This record gives sequence, structure tokens and C-alpha cells, in this order.
Amino acid sequence: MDSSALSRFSSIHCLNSADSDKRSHFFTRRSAAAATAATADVAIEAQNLSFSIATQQGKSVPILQDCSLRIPSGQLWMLLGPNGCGKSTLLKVLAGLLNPNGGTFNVKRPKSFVFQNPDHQVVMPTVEADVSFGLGKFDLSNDEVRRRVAKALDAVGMASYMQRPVQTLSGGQKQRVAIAGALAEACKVLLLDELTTFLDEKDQIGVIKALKNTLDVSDDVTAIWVTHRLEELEYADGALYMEEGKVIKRGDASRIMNFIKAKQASYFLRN
Ligand SMILES: Nc1ncnc2c1ncn2[C@@H]1O[C@H](COP(=O)(O)OP(=O)(O)OP(=O)(O)O)[C@@H](O)[C@H]1O
Repeated sequence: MDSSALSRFSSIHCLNSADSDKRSHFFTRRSAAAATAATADVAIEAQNLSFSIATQQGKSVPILQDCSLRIPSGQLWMLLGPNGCGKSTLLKVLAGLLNPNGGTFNVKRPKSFVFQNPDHQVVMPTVEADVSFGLGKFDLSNDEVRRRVAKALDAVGMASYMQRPVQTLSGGQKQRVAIAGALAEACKVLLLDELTTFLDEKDQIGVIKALKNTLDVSDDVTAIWVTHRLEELEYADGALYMEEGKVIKRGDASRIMNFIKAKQASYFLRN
């Protein structure tokens, strides 16, 4: 599957229980009995995850090492860290798109992964068709489909765009439509990989505000948001900071902000 098709598949279709069975979402070297079960108030939990890639020379290169995290239900958490530290890889493991070599994880389902390129997120001709695209598998009445689509678009502030051709949307609006698609499918966890990378400042703030509103008005939806932009931290309930394949700091947004600023200051003093 090419990356565009994978993006479309993953972002528009919630990764539900049936998918997850096929994709070995819960991988462990330990016995199933020892696996960590998510408690009612924890949406995402991972312990000691490891993930390696094999080079063409047959060498194993570790990407995630002893990586643990815990995110409470109904909250927006941000995942930060330097380029190449493993943020996207961790997200893909949590989505079930990559199988870890070790460790345990549990993510509430259904869950949905949205990629950073807005042009990979929407493919149907209109906003309404796009958001309802993933609902075909549920055998819902037309009224129920319309109700879910309207509610999801309302949550992301796109209710008045129902009949708009998707090619007329800005990048941020496309990302919001992708999030609405996941909401319409009643996803409990949104795994969002640098959605604002390709967006201008106005669109960037529009997406993060729409997401924050979505979590406020939805019942028990949790989001993890990978970003490099410190200004987005003000919208977070909590944040994780990764380095070299593992989460090294966890806390409220101001704690992580101070931690990163101190790191940046010491880097500039040394160089
Ligand atoms: N399929 C792959 N083959 C080889 N190396 C890979 C592969 N996938 C990831 N990597 C490497 O793994 C490391 C972590 O990549 P990842 O994309 O998870 O980092 P990231 O923290 O999301 O980076 P960025 O902030 O730059 O997007 C990088 O060094 C990357 O080059």
C-alpha cells in the first residue's frame, strides 16, 4: 500500500476491533495475563515498548527503546521531541500500523490515525460524502448517517461546509474534515501526526481549536497530537517529551514547556 493509500485508509477508517484483531494491536513478549489492561480512565497506555528496523546489511537499528506512557481519557495530550526521536513511529505502533518488538500497549477502540499531509485526508467529492465515507460498514439508516455527519462537522466547526467540494478546502479545513470522519465513526482515540506542518498560522490555530472543541463536546474522546510547535502547548491538558526512542518527561503543558525551554537555553549556551 503506498503512503497516500495508507493515509486514506488509516485516517478515514477508524481502526476498530475487527481491524485490530487482524493487525495484532496488542503485541507482547510476555504472557497475555501479564499484559497491561487499560483502566476505565486511561485511554492510551504503553509499557517498555521497543521497535527496531533492519537495515539492508541485516543490522538491527533501535527506534523505540523502553518507551512508556499513560494518557487519561477525554484529554488532549501533545507529544514533542527532536527530529528523528521516534514520535511518528510511536504513534504508528499505538495505531497498530507497526508491530513492536517488545513491550505492551493498550489503546481504547475504535481509534483513528490522521497523517500530516492534508491532501491525503480527503478523497470524496464533497465534505458530506467524505465524512460519511467510513459509515458504510455500520448498516446505519440514512437519518442516522446524516445525524452523525452533522454532529461531527459541527464539533470541528465545519457544519456550514457540508456540500462544499473538498478540493476547495484549505489544508486546515481538510484536516478538520478528516477528524470529523473519525468522530462520525465514534472513534474514542485520535492519533494525530503533525497535522499543522503544512498549514499557515491561521489554519494551524483553526485545527487545534477545532480539536479542543471536539474533545470538550464529545463523550470521552482522547487525542494525542505530535507537534514541534511550542505555541500549541497552551491547548494541551498534558504533554510528553521524547528523546532517543523513549518518553523522558511527562507532565502538564507548562512543565513540559519549561523543560524544553531550559533544554534550548542550555543548547545555545553550549554552542
Ligand atoms: N522505515 C524506516 N526505515 C529506516 N529508518 C526509519 C524508518 N522509519 C523511521 N526511521 C528512522 O527512525 C527514526 C525515528 O523516526 P520518526 O519518524 O519516528 O521520528 P520523529 O520523531 O517523528 O521525527 P520528525 O520529528 O522529524 O518527524 C528516524 O531516525 C528515522 O529516520
